[in-house]
Amino acid sequence: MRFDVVTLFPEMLRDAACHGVTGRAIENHIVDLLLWNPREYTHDRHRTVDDRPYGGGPGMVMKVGPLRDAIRAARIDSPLPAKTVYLSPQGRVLDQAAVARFAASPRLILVAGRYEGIDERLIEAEIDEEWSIGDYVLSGGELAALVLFDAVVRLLPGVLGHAESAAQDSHVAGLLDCPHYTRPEEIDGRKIPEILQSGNHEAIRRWRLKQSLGRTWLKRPDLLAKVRLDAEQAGLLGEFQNELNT
Ligand SMILES: CN(C)c1ccccc1CNc1ccc(C(N)=O)cn1
Repeated sequence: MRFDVVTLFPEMLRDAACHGVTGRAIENHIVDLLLWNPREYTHDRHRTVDDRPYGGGPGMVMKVGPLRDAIRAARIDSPLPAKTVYLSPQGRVLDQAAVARFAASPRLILVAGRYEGIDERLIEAEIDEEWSIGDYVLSGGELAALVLFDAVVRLLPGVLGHAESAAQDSHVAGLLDCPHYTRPEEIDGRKIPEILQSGNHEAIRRWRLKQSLGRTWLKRPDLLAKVRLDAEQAGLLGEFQNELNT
């Protein structure tokens, strides 16, 4: 899969993506990350990338020429069909389903805005989809682009090792994760749940599923409402709820 990111701060993307799971995916050529800086498409002495807003008011807007030329340079650089995505607070809020959909596309061109954003006519002419990583305002779209990049790359075949992808499969889609424990057995007098040392792997699987269901019910009932529970899951959630009232 190929990612092109149009950004005034390419090193932000490069330096963040090159670590861990995403860094390995790039090294193994499972994903390509190419960066396009509008500043390389300026023609004035000061390499201007911002411009004043019509209608006045505070702040600047990304200058049309360099941004448009960078987006077009990225697009023509590969024949791979691409979706062009603009990261902004005005976009549809990202969730795992949307991430999975993006992971199915051969190429994404991500446009990271700075200043107060980009000219609306460029959104109309050059952007296919506008997405947000959440209802909060950042100084630029780069962190949003990185969030999307990381979430998508993890889903690509071959990126997560066998153990990691098995771990991912063990989660019931849409539920919160169960608690995790490792050495030492006791921390400040706090011990680990005995079941985890029982060696009874079926009982451990059920315990973990019960914890995921219970925690989702307690912390994110909105997520639970979206999940169809099978008989076992419904039973385990019931047990969790009853134990709380004891
Ligand atoms: C400067 N701003 C506000 C801006 C305005 C318009 C576009 C991009 C930006 C860059 N900032 C962003 C980008 C994305 C998100 C998000 N929630 O995905 C939050 N902030």
